[in-house]
Amino acid sequence: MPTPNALANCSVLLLSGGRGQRMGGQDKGLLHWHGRPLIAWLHELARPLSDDLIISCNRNNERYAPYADQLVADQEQDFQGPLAGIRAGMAAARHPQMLVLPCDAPLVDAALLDALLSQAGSRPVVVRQGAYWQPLFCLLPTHLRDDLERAWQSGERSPQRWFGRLDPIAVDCPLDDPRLANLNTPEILATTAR
Ligand SMILES: Nc1nc2c(ncn2[C@@H]2O[C@H](COP(=O)(O)OP(=O)(O)OP(=O)(O)O)[C@@H](O)[C@H]2O)c(=O)[nH]1
Ligand SMILES: [Mg+2]
Repeated sequence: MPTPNALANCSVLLLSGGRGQRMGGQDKGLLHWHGRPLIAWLHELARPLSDDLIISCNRNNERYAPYADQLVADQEQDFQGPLAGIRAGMAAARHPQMLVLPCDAPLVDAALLDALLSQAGSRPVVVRQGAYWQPLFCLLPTHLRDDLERAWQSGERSPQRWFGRLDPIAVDCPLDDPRLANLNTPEILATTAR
């Protein structure tokens, strides 16, 4: 069951600031999947959870704006990776917890988000499949922004290495969990069912 009260305190960061190289350089969040831009599916999922829906994007701001309460851009403009978006989101988030999701995973469902949110506390909560962390599906306490800033300034660019030091709590999912499908290429985008 969704727990709206627990979620009222949560910011949401949708990561859509990548280069989209495997999509031929297209802005992945704006690509259509089953009739709507990918970002619209994530927006629909996340909208009921938060009054602070943040989108990390580095272009096409006017097209993302209708799906967000705030837009953030990476400080550097050379696509340093998703940790850059998490860093910008952490700096802007208005609540003590920030749920992070990538724009290209439209099959994530409310039950998975609930599983992350139900463990909210002082440590990161991160999806894990078998032995593999899925660092872009996570819940981060925003008090970690200073820790993240220090890590970033010392050259860290890997979300997994960053939170790996912070004793993350795992939300375990099966290796073949369809909810975690990442639509990274035109072929996968075209052939993935709803
Ligand atoms: N803010 C920000 N987000 C990024 C960056 N690189 C990747 N992301 C996001 O992180 C998530 C996972 O990245 P990928 O699936 O590799 O997406 P991508 O980098 O756009 O695609 P490729 O260029 O094909 O690797 C996606 O939601 C991206 O939008 C970046 O440099 N900045
Ligand atoms: Mg990438």
